[in-house]
Amino acid sequence: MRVGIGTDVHRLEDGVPMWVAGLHFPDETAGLAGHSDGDVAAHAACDALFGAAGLGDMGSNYGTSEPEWAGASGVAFLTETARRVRAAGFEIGNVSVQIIGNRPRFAAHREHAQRVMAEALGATVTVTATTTDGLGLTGRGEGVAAVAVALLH
Ligand SMILES: Nc1ccn([C@@H]2O[C@H](COP(=O)(O)O)[C@@H](O)[C@H]2O)c(=O)n1
Ligand SMILES: C[C@@]1(CO)OP(=O)(O)OP(=O)(O)OC[C@H]1O
Repeated sequence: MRVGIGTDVHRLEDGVPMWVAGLHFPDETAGLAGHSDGDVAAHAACDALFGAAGLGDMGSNYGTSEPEWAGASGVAFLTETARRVRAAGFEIGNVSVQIIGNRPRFAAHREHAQRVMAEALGATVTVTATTTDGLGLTGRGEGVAAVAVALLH
């Protein structure tokens, strides 16, 4: 068995659609800026999977110079990452992701996000969320972060 860890942070920007953990939050006035849709939870999960497999990381697999990944969804990255990890000979045990930020409030969306991410990966995904009690870049509302671990066998 092999484990991997992934972390991602994206900046909050007014007028950008908010996508996190494969879900769109249409009521949010600010979203996550990035080359892709900025889905920190999906990106952290992909980095955890790549790290566990020894296949590099998000940046080495999906460079920002590659136009096909411009605006790409978290689900697209999860689907392709699972394909690459399996092609390297691994099975995905499970992935656990924690979103760190004030918004979106996530509790009511947990089950839906877990389903969407699990379907993309073909493996169990669990999602938790926490604030940082108003401290740091997430507490000040400058961005949203996520941390993930993945187990492969
Ligand atoms: N974006 C978030 C952040 C937190 N939650 C839920 O609130 C609980 C308490 O958060 P603390 O930061 O005070 O520990 C947390 O356990 C989550 O259930 C959330 O839904 N969305
Ligand atoms: C996803 C990629 C590629 O589109 O770019 P971003 O959306 O900016 O995301 P980030 O987590 O900063 O970097 C990883 C890149 O591979």
